[in-house]
Amino acid sequence: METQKPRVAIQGIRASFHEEAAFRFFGNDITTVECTSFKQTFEKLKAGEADYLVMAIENNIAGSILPNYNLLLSYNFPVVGEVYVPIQLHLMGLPGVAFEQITTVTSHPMAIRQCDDFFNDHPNLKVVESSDTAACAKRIRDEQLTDTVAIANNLAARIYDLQILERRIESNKKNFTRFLIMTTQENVQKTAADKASLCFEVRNEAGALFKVLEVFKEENINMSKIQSMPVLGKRDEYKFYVDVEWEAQGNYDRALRGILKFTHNFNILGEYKRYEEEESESR
Ligand SMILES: O=C(O)C(=O)Cc1ccccc1
Repeated sequence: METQKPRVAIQGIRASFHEEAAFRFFGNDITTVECTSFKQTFEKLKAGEADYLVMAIENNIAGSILPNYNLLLSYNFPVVGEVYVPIQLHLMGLPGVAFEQITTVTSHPMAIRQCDDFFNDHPNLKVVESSDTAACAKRIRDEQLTDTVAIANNLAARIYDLQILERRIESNKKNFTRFLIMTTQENVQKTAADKASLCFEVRNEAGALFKVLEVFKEENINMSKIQSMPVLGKRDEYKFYVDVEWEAQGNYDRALRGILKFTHNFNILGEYKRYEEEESESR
């Protein structure tokens, strides 16, 4: 029987945080398309081998993932949603391995950076960066490593048969990563949006960006994010990636018309529903 499950491309393998993000957005009934790079997720979408892709864009501790902004613009697939995932990190190894046996800790750089306190407490542990948290967990299982542990999530421990030696070793317990969901133009479904991701350039002169922000203010548009990126080959010129939120569609429509005259190379990367945090997470 033909499957109707959405095929979702992620950078990483099953049980990575990208898959967790995909589950949060689509539910658990998806087909995960494992990729070795962010670029490959876009290529899968382009080739029709995936229906959606999920891509981390920022973290409230590590900040923006800048190369992913370039991918957003160069492939031009519409953003159709966002999801925030709390990053809870556990130390895991082969069952039976004792903490004293461990010489090496392996994980994704973003996870490692979020465990500073743990590494300060254990300065003798060697740290090895890798492509994704789940792949680190899987490698320990596949190669039966008794001197190495991974930092990854609960699901990774479960599906790669590892034992958690220490729970929640992230330094900051309110650590979230924001992921964007993208699809092809044909897959976009018309839904009521209250958030948009925009990209534009302004003239390199006094007050140029201010004029845009003034329109947002006049139309009661909340700017939830602004990120500048250099325009390649043009010294001192920047493009701005901006996320905006609104309560009334009319405000957004008027704001778009209003800012057009102050911007160039204007792009709507996507209009979508902002992510609503589940009750239990906000406590
Ligand atoms: O390595 C993973 O599991 C990823 O999906 C990348 C990542 C790592 C840490 C926080 C958020 C995303």
